[in-house]
Formats: sequence, C-alpha cells, structure tokens
Amino acid sequence: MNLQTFSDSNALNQAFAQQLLTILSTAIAERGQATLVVSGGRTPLALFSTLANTELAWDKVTILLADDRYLPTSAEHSNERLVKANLLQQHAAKAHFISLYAEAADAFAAVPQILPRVAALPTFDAVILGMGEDGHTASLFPCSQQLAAGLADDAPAVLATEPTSAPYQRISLSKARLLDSRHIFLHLVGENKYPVLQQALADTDPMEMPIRAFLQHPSISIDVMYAPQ
Ligand SMILES: O=C1O[C@H](COP(=O)(O)O)[C@@H](O)[C@H](O)[C@H]1O
Repeated sequence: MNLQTFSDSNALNQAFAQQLLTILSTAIAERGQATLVVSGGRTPLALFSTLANTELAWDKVTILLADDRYLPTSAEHSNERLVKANLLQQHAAKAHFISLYAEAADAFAAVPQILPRVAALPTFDAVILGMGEDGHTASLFPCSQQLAAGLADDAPAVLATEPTSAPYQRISLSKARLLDSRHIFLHLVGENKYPVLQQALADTDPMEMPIRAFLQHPSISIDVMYAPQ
C-alpha cells in the first residue's frame, strides 16, 4: 500500500487526474486502447469533472463502474447516471461506456446479461475504488450473504449483492476482476475516512472489512489517494 496524502480534495484531484492521464495515455500508446474502472458515491464527483475537462484520446478509452445500484439508469441514485452526468462530458464524452444495468426481474436475474460485457474486457489499466465507513468497497459489503463469493479468487467477473445495511440490490465487479488491473487506487476524501483506513490496516479479516482484500493483498500494491477535506 502506498499512501499519497494531500492538503485538500483540489490538490488531490489535480495530482490524481495527472496520474490517471499518464496511465491512460501510456496504455493508448502501447496497446491502442485503455480501460478505466471508476466508483460511484460522492467522493469521485470533482475528479470526474477534472477528467472530463482534460484532453485525451477519449474515443480510445473504455469506462465502466466498479459497482452500481440495481436501478434504472435514469434513477437519482444510479451510479451510471452520476458517471454520465459528471464524467462522460466535454472531452470525455467520446469515451465508450459499459453499463452494469440490464432489465430483468432483479439484480440476480440480470447478471447473465451483464457478465459477458465485463468478462470480455482485457486487463484494466486503472481501477479507482471507493470505501464506505463500514469498509465496503465496490458493492462488496461486509453484511451481505454474497461477500464470500465476491471475494473468492475464482469468482466470476460480476455478481449481484444485497446489502442489509444499504439500500438497493447491487451489481458489483468481483475482487478477482477488480484486481486484474495494472494500477489500483483507493480514493478517500474526508476526515471520517481516515480512521476507517487505519482500522482496515490494523487487522486482516476481509469478511469484516472487504477493503482489506485490496489494501493487504500479498502481491498487489494499491495507491491510496487521501485528502482530509
Ligand atoms: O455505495 C457506494 O459507496 C461507496 C463509497 O461512497 P462515498 O459516497 O463514500 O464516496 C462507493 O465507492 C460505491 O461505488 C458506491 O456504490
């Protein structure tokens, strides 16, 4: 784990956007395309607009979410709606977006339609994880019955989860699919997130705090981008 600390979210977002642009443009130069996985929630909103305003060969970039609430994509709490409104704008409007939504009876029934979209993608270039105050990341929640399946090394790329401590069924990328990335970041803004990070580093059980599976991975180092405000 490599901790990068910034005085505030503006400084963090400028530096983070620069690091992401270097990663994405290197991927485009070397492989002709780049894949970026982003998280939902409140934390990434300012980063999204910084990225959207930045010049890049966005038409060669594929963007998808680490997770989404199982809601129609126009719903207020849809992460897809948030990404479309804040990231897929200006320059970044040319990026190719892969949705984690498919119409079905529920999230579990939707997985067979969504899985091939994500399973078919090559190794990601960058994954930006978020973290809730309960230590969840993506939609791998400590309270959900599907957590062990989502953390399994041989898990399929996508699964449905049903948190008991948060609303909505979810579609989440599995730990295995998220770790299949050249760079992994954890994006944390707010003083409330620091004690959660310390708690996650103080013990090892990912069933208690799923973010530990990433922070304490034996062979993968993740960059934690933290600003207190
Ligand atoms: O439910 C979710 O929450 C986490 C953290 O959100 P934040 O508002 O505290 O930044 C997010 O990473 C995840 O994508 C989202 O579905």
